[in-house]
Amino acid sequence: MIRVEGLCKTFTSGWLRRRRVEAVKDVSFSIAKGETLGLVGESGCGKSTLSRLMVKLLPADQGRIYMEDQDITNYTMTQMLPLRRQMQIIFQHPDSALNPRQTMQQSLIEPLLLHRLMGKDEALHKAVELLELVGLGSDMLIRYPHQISGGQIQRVVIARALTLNPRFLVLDEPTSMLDVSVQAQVMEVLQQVQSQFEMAYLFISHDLELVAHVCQHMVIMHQGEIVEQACSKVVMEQPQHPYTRQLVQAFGDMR
Ligand SMILES: Nc1ncnc2c1ncn2[C@@H]1O[C@H](COP(=O)(O)OP(=O)(O)OP(=O)(O)O)[C@@H](O)[C@H]1O
Repeated sequence: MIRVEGLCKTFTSGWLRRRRVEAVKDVSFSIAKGETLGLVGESGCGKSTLSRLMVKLLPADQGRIYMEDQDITNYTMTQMLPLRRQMQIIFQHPDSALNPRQTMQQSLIEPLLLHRLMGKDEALHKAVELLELVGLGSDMLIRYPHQISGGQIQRVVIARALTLNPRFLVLDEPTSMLDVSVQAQVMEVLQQVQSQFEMAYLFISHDLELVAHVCQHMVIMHQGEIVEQACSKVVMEQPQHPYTRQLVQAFGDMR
């Protein structure tokens, strides 16, 4: 479904742009249809930069991005338009994900109207259908973000991402701001919609246990590089790289 080869991104800043941060260094992997790939690594290792490169919110310095075998690396904004709908990101902060001045109805139908995919009545119908899919009722439609819980907001955010029938979803710590029981419900919703629509997920998290539980494969990132990528079970049972061993050991100590 989506494949990256040799992706690199360096940020420069400061006096004469002399400060350089190699945020992503020569990263390659692929995610199949219906697969969830876990991306694990400490804060600042380059996870968000990598995901932004993949959906082309940031230009890569080097490397290639393929979406269903189409090389989209050098696509222009216009060429990206139809693909934008197919690649969505769900961020970790439910509170800032929705416009506080919009009701759930407005938030849900907006993408459909903006992309001129359907008229208002049909969009409203689709919004109710999607709310049902994520386990919420149509009573949500008239509420504003401050009138619903964090877990409910995250479900609306998922429903909103689904309005455009994406094929690839980046889940950037989607449950880290939620308490454990709500986290489990949101993960269940994500797994359910994935199996229904066969989407590919890139699941970004610090939580090795959660990643091992929900992802068939994982990649471990350290200082911009992928130091290990394998089946989650193999990573947990036979970590190869010293950094991965350290992570698995820390996870074992916490239990
Ligand atoms: N726009 C930017 N300009 C300069 N440096 C940046 C920029 N964006 C990210 N960086 C740097 O690139 C590195 C990787 O950042 P990134 O946000 O991708 O890490 P992360 O793994 O997602 O961290 P976290 O888990 O805390 O979100 C960091 O050193 C960060 O400071």
